[in-house]
Amino acid sequence: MAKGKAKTTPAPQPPARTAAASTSTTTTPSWPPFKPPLPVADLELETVVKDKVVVLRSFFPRSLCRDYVSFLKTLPLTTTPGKPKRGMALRVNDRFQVEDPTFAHRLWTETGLKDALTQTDMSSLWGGELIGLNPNIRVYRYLKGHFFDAHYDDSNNVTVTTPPEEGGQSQQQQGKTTWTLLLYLTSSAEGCVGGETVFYPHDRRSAKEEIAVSPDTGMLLLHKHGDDCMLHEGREVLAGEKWILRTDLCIKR
Ligand SMILES: O=C(O)CCC(=O)C(=O)O
Ligand SMILES: [Fe+2]
Repeated sequence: MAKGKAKTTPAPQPPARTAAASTSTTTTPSWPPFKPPLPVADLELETVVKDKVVVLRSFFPRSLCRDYVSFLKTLPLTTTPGKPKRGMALRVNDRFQVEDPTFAHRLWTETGLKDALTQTDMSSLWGGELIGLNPNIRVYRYLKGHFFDAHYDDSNNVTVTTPPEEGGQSQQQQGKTTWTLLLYLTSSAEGCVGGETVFYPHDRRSAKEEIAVSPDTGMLLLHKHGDDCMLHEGREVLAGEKWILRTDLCIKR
């Protein structure tokens, strides 16, 4: 548990943490190209919760989200068993997970994300010097009735690999994840009802205090994790499908 969380955990069950990468696929997917060239809009950070949650709208255009969902459907997604391990959040969804440093690097450098997050000095916001994205890429599909129960996301130590320039060598840097990155690939525009990502600023599940972010096709959401992670959940999908891509921001360790 993160510092100071134990005393504020809601009864009867303490909010769980999420598992670090466990079952990763070894072959990397042939991710669709970023077409049209990205970014398609000025990537502006919109604050949802000061210093804790920001969103960037139209990170992916709708057409690209559609291409991605069509492609992701072909991946071997596995349904999470309903019964979590002790201390883990109950999560019911279909998921695919892969270690793919090349794709993580492309998402970081070929989408405008790196520029948007580093053009002004925001190192105090991110917790240090951003060096890239977690190579552990996760794809979640929530069907009707699927949800991700309230939990905190952990910070993890990872290696960030920069692919070789022509004839050169790849570069490896030791990093630490500090913010969760969620890219929503569907929303109500595609018939997804429910599935909001809900944050609870005071570490208790309270309808009065909740901050619910509705999926918005192509929107990127970033939230601080580790010791300062807010209790949050992926609310139940009531109709349609919620697709998200998950990775994390990494700072130099
Ligand atoms: O699906 C969501 O909205 C939340 C996902 C989440 O909390 C996670 O991946 O840790
Ligand atoms: Fe989470």
